[in-house]
Amino acid sequence: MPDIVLQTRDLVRVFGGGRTLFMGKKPSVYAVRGVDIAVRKGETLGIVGESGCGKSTLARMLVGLDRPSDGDIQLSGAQLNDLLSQDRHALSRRIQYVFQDPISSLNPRKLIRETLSAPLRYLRNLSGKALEDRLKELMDCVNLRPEFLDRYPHEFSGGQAQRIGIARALAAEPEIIVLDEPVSALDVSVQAQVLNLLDDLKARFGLTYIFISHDLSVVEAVSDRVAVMYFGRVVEQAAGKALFVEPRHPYTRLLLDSAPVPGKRGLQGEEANAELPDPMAPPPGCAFAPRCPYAQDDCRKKIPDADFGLDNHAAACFHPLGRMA
Ligand SMILES: Nc1ncnc2c1ncn2[C@@H]1O[C@H](COP(=O)(O)OP(=O)(O)OP(=O)(O)O)[C@@H](O)[C@H]1O
Repeated sequence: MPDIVLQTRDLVRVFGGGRTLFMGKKPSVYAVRGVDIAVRKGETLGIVGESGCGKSTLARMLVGLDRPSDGDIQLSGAQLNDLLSQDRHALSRRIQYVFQDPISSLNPRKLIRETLSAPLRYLRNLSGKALEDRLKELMDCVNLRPEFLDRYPHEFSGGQAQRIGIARALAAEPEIIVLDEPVSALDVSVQAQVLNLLDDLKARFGLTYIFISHDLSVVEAVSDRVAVMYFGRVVEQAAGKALFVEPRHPYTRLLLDSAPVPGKRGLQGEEANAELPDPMAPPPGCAFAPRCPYAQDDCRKKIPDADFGLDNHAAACFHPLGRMA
């Protein structure tokens, strides 16, 4: 499909494995286990799930910071692996990453000017006055004064540092930005400012976002489509608000029900402490079965799948909600 700018097929990432020096087996951790996602040009795909469900591992593979163990990633029809092996810069000009922790993602010894100049120099071949002009333009894009170019990261608040992180991503002039929990480390009032800024930039530069968060209310506010991840897999996907209005996967229902106050959606109380399965010994059936009030025998034996077409509302569940009656 022509408007698909990113697509993954059966993406898997296993950490560890292999043999120890004494021929013992090293344990394997299955972080991502067969993820298919597709992203249209200009949309925001929200990816939501609890800590440890594989969101960051997926995000890192999408931008080439980590290599899949299996499966593939295509960017506008080109294999990400091919782009990586030909020219890392070509990949960086297409897709960029914004990190969760804004201050620690910036080099503490470098002035902001140096941090932002590197992508302009190496990815966009700018130098001299053109580079200087672009630096000021980037600061203006993220609503920071140009004097801030000559400061160090520790002189910034979290919100300002995240604006710099966003400016660094914009410097490459990418088509796609992967935002990995971009506002989770910020105060609620600052979160709204950064989310508004991201929204403006998306419209202004025709960007495509993959927005990763554990916070359902943030994902609901920013996404055109949403994928819910659980234990390394996508378990539900839907366009618009469908997933929030009528969730089909019992896990999504649980996430929504654990939302006592606006802005605080997510697992709370007892559920927050309920354990994910052991990633070194995945259960044979549905990974959510041990926590699922509707689980039956088939759920403990086979892994449910779903047709996650672009605009389908689908859940990988043998007994999806809404069809129970
Ligand atoms: N380098 C690694 N080596 C071994 N295991 C890893 C590594 N990176 C991640 N994992 C494991 O993979 C699983 C998924 O981790 P990941 O960080 O992708 O989840 P997440 O949903 O982003 O969680 P969080 O929001 O807490 O970062 C976890 O069980 C984690 O312990």
